[in-house]
Amino acid sequence: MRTLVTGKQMKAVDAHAITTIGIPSMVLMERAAFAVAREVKGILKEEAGRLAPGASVWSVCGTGNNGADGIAAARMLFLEGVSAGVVLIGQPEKGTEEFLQQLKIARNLGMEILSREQWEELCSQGGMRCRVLIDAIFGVGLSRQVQGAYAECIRRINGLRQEGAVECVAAVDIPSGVHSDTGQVMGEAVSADLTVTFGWEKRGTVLYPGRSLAGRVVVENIGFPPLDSLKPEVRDGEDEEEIPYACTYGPGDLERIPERAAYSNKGTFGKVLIVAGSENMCGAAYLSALAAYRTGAGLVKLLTVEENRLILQSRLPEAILVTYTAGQLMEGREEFRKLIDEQCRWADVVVLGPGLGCGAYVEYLVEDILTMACSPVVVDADGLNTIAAHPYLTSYYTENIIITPHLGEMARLTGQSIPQIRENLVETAAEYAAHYGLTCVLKDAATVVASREGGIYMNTSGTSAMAKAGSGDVLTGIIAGLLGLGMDETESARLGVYIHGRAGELAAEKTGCHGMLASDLAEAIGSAMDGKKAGNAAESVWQSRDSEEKR
Ligand SMILES: NC(=O)C1=CN([C@@H]2O[C@H](COP(=O)(O)OP(=O)(O)OC[C@H]3O[C@@H](n4cnc5c(N)ncnc54)[C@H](O)[C@@H]3O)[C@@H](O)[C@H]2O)[C@H](O)CC1
Ligand SMILES: [K+]
Repeated sequence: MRTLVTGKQMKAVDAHAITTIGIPSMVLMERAAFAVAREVKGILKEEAGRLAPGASVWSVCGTGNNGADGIAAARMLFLEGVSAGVVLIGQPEKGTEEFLQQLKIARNLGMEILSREQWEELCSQGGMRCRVLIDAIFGVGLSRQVQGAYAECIRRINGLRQEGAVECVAAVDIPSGVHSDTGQVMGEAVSADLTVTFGWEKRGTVLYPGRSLAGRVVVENIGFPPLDSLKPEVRDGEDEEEIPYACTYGPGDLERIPERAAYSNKGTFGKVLIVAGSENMCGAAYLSALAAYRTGAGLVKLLTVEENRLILQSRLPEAILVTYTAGQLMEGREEFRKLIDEQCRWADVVVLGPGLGCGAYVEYLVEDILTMACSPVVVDADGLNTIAAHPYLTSYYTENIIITPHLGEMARLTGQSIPQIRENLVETAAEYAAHYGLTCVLKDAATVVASREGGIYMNTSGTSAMAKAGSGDVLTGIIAGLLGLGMDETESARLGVYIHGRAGELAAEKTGCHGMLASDLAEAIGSAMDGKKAGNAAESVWQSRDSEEKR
């Protein structure tokens, strides 16, 4: 498990380390700068291991402590014989104490230091070429939209990178212009190849678009005290509310999956009832059921329309089938409630929604399941659309419900627009989960899981190959499978999302990024759950020098 922090949390750790613990600010900064210089040297190194001749580095620095880190890193490279210079953006005289100190050291050493105007001139004459550009304009101190000269400078950096005048952009802590909490671009943002971040990964480099802009992320422990020695961050407002540290999972977290005990039978691993499928959507029911079985569920029963009998029995004979007709449901409600009651009593886990469609009878089905299920219920797709269309159904929400909306479904549930939700992914999921006391899996390229007690998980596995019909149905099946193995709602949701992404990575290795189908994804679940056998593409992106898994 890796911890993810907000900008405010990181600044609180900085302040705590410096003022309460007494670690001098410049000591932390030297360690931060050393890590940046080390990574830059790694890029500059020829295969033979020597520094490339004429290797040049420009460090573009703001006047805060991020800029101070940038000056210090350039100085370390300069002292090792690299031709490294500094560009100053903003008014240096207004810089922080540390910035002024770092600038003085660079000046005393006779380093080349350009003002923004001088740099612009150099750029416009085409004289600005370098192997590595260090982006140290803003770090976690970015507090408003980037405008004017700062925005121009960021556009210039991106232009130089695009045209090949700069081979590699290395961001200090976070790409300048990326919001450290939401990953949103604050007007303009640097597009980096590498980000060297300090202490813990920032939420903004896990959430998109910040995640794409950060490139490879290296996490460096620069000597901060542990997070649990700090008071949690408190949200400003009338009701003071603690903001939890978020987390993400890696391969080590697969150990959370319960052992498959030798002395067991199919009942040991959960009976999953999948209420899914309609006349024109039978695939959703199939994929969910297949995924639940592939995750390890002992018994899967499909409750679906009679029209799907033949196809489901031939595609997945391992599943038990109970069918109904729309007419039976509309006309004989009491009779149908008995059937639902019986099925709910049988089930250890219920999945409600994939491919149910929006027929009039679906409202009754959703109401009956929500009122009668006595086990965890994973509500997805048309289950959620039905709840959005009939808001009284939210009154049946209970603490063992997991909802798995994508952005469109979440928009329908909350009445917010998709862009609003996308910009506030974590808050939207967290508020819904807290308000209704359930687990919310808000699906996006970086899925967020908000637990009813306030915990936040952000997913870092997965691939764009998964952006295809049926992927969501597989996820509901995985989560249901994990619930069947006995995991609680939070763990099933978090680990389910992680395994789903990992299965996508593995399946895409075989089929290629464009050709993968949701059924390929479901078939890869077994390997994805096996940490020892499966490789992990995501891990090569998050290369932690001192990760919490090792700590
Ligand atoms: N010892 C330490 O403190 C360490 C800090 N580290 C690095 O420091 C940054 C955080 O530094 P900080 O000075 O707090 O903020 P920034 O440098 O990120 O911000 C600079 C400055 O800019 C102003 N500002 C904010 N938004 C805008 C804007 N849109 N336009 C113009 N100006 C803006 C803001 O007021 C700030 O004053 C952290 O990321 C680390 O890189 C190291 O961790 C070492 C220890
Ligand atoms: K930066």
